Amino acid sequence: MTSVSSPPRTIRIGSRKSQLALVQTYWVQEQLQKSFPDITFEVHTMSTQGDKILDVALAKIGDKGLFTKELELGMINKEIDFAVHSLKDLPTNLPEGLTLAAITERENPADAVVLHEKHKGQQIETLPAGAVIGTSSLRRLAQLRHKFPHFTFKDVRGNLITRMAKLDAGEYDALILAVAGLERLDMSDRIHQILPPEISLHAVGQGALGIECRAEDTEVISLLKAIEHPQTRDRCLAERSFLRVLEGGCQVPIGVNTEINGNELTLKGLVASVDGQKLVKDTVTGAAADAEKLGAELASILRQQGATEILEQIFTEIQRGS
Ligand SMILES: NCc1[nH]cc(CCC(=O)O)c1CC(=O)O
Repeated sequence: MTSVSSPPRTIRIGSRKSQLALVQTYWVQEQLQKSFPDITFEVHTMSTQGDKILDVALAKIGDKGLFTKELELGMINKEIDFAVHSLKDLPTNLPEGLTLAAITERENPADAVVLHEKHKGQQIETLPAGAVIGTSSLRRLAQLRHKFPHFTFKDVRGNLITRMAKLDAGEYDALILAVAGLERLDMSDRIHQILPPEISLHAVGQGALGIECRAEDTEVISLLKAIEHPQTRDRCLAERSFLRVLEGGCQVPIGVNTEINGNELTLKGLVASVDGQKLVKDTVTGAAADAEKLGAELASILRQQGATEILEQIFTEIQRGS
């Protein structure tokens, strides 16, 4: 007699190879292994385009899917079953056949200031005019230029460890990095200041992990639901809907902040010009269950306030290669 139950499945998890990506993926693997001890979860690493092109400013190459494409192909070709991403690196429109199956509990989503040791005890507000601030994000650049026009801003690429080494070598006076990445890599002792929403609204999805899999793989989807964090999901769905309707990738100056109180979700959003001169900002509140509707609503409010013109100007500049 043959057994009717199929043998326990081995699930293959895809991950980038950076230290941060691996910490995140091993965390997901561990959570799933605890919930499903009879299933085997294996980690498979892949290099993405974003890991290979390190000498060109992100804003110039455009980064839609830069850190996710190879993993997505791996899922479509069934080399891997799901992929763990920093949610902020995952484009708002996914390839046909793939789905965002789960969003895990968010770390602090804010941006952090990491100062060179010669500025110990200072804050971004007290750095001298001309101080060199390292960031590769147009969102951080625009907001900080708006508040601190007297600083010099310089692109910084490479993974977190490489960036820290460049700061320590004296190439920058300060770096602006995600709190979440520093915490996950055990470098929170390097954080001098956490930027409040009045100075920097964070990226869509920052601090959360997004897990993507094949849309028809109901078995994997139901496993992944076990590690979903509903409040983070609602907040991030509102943020992603806001970004999707504005049709910006991660490399346009769009920032957000969300809060949940009971069943109510508040979403703050901002669109700025790269030079920090123009900036529109507003807030919407509504039922958390209507997260995506709220995001779309805020996007149209900001469009009425001039976001469309700001975004069009950025796209023209990027096409011209300036
Ligand atoms: N684009 C790079 C990236 N993608 C995710 C993180 C940090 C972790 C997170 O936001 O979840 C970072 C580094 C940074 O912005 O400092």
